[in-house]
Amino acid sequence: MKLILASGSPRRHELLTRAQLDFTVMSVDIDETPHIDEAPKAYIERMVATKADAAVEQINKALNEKLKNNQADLPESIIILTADTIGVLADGTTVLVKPSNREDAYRMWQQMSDNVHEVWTAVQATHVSLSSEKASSPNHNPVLQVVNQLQITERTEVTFIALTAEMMSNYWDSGEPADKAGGYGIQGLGAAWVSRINGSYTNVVGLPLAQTLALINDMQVNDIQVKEV
Ligand SMILES: Cc1cn([C@H]2C[C@H](O)[C@@H](COP(=O)(O)OP(=O)(O)OP(=O)(O)O)O2)c(=O)[nH]c1=O
Repeated sequence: MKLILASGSPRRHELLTRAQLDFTVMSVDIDETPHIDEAPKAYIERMVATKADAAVEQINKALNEKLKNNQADLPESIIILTADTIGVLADGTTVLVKPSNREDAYRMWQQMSDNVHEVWTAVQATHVSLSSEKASSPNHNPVLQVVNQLQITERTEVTFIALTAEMMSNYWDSGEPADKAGGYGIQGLGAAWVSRINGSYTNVVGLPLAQTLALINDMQVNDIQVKEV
């Protein structure tokens, strides 16, 4: 059994490494634009599912190449992990993704200043396995099929201090906010803006670690051993 983290986020790689699991990493590129009036739950569940579909498609392509070249070392079974993190304002409906530019970040931060918001991370575990019947067929396409998939969504409440224009300007100039949901990193300079959290810290950073390990266990795949530390 192979475990693949389908994420380009260095924070997620770092967090999963802490669980001492053997895994490989791949990146998937999908359109992350929310639909108009899309509710946070619908959006985040769509994102993790779309990332998983994109990962399965990429792995299938790579396996088809291997089959064409008669390479026999195909994994029989793979668990693919995908994740997505968003901010949700206190109104419960406004979704905060990565800021598209400085003005977009300011707009978000003004709503988060001296206020509580939530950070939601959804994680999907997708169990795919090699279909031997299809693998031996002449067109070799596709070779992987989804056996099982499970999703979780974890929510953490985050309270921000009151932000001044100077703080926002300095923070944007640091370069840290651009690739982060809600335009901040609690693990970096953004920590100075957080007066309180209620819930999982790793969830805010992008992967709720304890819950993700429980999700892998729930897939009931016996040969991925989540170590107890
Ligand atoms: C709120 C917050 C978010 N983030 C990050 C986690 C995610 O990487 C990012 C949200 O974007 P995502 O779309 O969830 O993830 P990503 O594009 O970085 O990676 P991929 O889709 O390939 O898995 O924001 C922090 O690093 N710290 C924080 O405090």
